[in-house]
Amino acid sequence: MSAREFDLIVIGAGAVGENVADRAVQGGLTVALVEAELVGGECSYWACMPSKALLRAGAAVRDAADVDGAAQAITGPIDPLGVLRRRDAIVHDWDDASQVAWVDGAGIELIRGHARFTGPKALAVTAADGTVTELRATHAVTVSTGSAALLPDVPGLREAAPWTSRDATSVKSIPASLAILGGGVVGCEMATAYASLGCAVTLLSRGPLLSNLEPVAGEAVTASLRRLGVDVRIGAEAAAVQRGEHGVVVELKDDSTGGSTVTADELLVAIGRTPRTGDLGLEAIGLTPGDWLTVDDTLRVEGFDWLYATGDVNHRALLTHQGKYQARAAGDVIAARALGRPVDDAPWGRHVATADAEAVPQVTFTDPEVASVGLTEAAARRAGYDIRVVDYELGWVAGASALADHYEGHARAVIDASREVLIGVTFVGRNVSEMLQAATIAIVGEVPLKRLWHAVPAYPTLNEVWLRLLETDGRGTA
Ligand SMILES: Cc1cc2nc3c(=O)[nH]c(=O)nc-3n(C[C@H](O)[C@H](O)[C@H](O)COP(=O)(O)OP(=O)(O)OC[C@H]3O[C@@H](n4cnc5c(N)ncnc54)[C@H](O)[C@@H]3O)c2cc1C
Ligand SMILES: NC(=O)c1ccc[n+]([C@@H]2O[C@H](COP(=O)([O-])OP(=O)(O)OC[C@H]3O[C@@H](n4cnc5c(N)ncnc54)[C@H](O)[C@@H]3O)[C@@H](O)[C@H]2O)c1
Repeated sequence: MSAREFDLIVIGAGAVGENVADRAVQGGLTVALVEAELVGGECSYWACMPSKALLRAGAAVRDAADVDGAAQAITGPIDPLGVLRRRDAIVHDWDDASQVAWVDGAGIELIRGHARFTGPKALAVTAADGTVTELRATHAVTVSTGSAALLPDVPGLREAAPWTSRDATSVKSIPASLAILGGGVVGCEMATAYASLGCAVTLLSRGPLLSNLEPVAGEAVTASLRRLGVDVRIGAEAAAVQRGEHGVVVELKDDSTGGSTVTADELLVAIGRTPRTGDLGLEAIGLTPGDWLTVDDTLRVEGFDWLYATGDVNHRALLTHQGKYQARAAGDVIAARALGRPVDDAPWGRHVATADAEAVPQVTFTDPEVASVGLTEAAARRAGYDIRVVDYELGWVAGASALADHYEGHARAVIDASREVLIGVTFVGRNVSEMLQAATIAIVGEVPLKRLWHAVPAYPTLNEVWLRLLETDGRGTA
């Protein structure tokens, strides 16, 4: 049987793969999009969307509880069944029909099945019924296969059938107790969600929580998780795991953390991600199965002129919005190269993902939220920048006192002193997520601080902290 030919084959129809395919079709190419599971990928069904659905009710209730008058309207606990019902609606009951309709409407050919390379630009796709379709790309192949939860090599862990983020986000009933291994973004968000839903949560973290962010973020989240009733144990490492009659027992390496074992109905492992490249036939094109795919700024895999990798699988920034940004550049540059059009690959050009290195925005939907973009103080110092760091308490601005009765929060700006521009901003506090785009624009636009003084924040909003940060930094007398 001869192979079906397309200009571009995209492996993986997550948010990222969908966008690569869409841009390439718009650029004039024929595109096949291969998907083994649900069109829409991790973000839509097992990650961003269901996790935010599980978090929202707790955030809404806490917002109301901090406003005298509104607080009195809260007359009972959160209803977990209602929360799960809303989560089910948000993930369309794990049915991808609406996304498939979008793919069809965009002029992309969807091929369902598991793709494996059989050679350069050649793939075999095995469908659920075992049927194999051979595909050949005339110009390029893009790998957008995402990432999966990483399991550490802890004795007994795999046999104990721990939860990964997929189980935590697709849960059908809230367990009475949950232990979480890992104090990163997934660990902290899920601890917040499950504690809000009435579950007794123990969060086991090797180091401080949210250690990739400004320390003030992890400190605030640790304190607030403890207020929510979460047993947060910093410096806790799992030595062994066992599932027994009373649930999962985690033996800790050191009992100085408050007890040598933790027992819970379920154990969620959230210690990072591994690339989904283990069963992709990478050996057929000279790459190593299980590796991340390292790319240049046009998202082309190092050492290839036809192979691209976008989204989690290239390990540049494991976030949906950043993967979709890469996808727009990749889809456009693949079409430009295929059709002999000019390539704009200078920094900040149309065909590169420059912001991956300079300005990655992220919101951690804990309570308080953490909204961050660019470099932390520590990262900027490591990178050798000459910096000034400016801090301000968010609770001191008028907008905060209008928003809540006891608002607590923090803002930090990292300034590149040689250029007098921002290179990092972090906000910690309720409702700070919507403030992040202004910071991203200031960094990407390299807006001079002296011009930022003219960006007047509306009164009384939380954004007034922008003015306070500038005042704290000082305007000078010149
Ligand atoms: C719990 C959790 C919460 C998160 N929350 C957020 C958030 O709030 N905001 C945010 O920006 N990011 C969040 N993320 C990260 C976000 O989910 C990922 O960055 C994003 O899903 C990556 O998209 P992707 O398209 O690269 O990969 P995926 O969404 O994983 O898509 C890859 C697709 O490829 C398919 N596939 C894999 N191998 C093959 C193959 N061989 N053949 C055919 N198909 C294949 C898979 O079935 C999948 O559909 C969260 C992650 C987790 C785990
Ligand atoms: N709101 C969001 O944007 C959001 C939400 C969830 C996930 N995500 C993305 O998903 C990715 C994965 O999240 P994550 O929380 O799994 O990873 P993470 O990298 O954020 O955190 C993992 C944590 O586990 C710790 N750890 C690593 N190995 C360990 C071990 N063997 N034992 C104990 N602890 C160990 C790390 O030190 C780290 O603190 C993140 O990179 C993030 O970008 C984003």
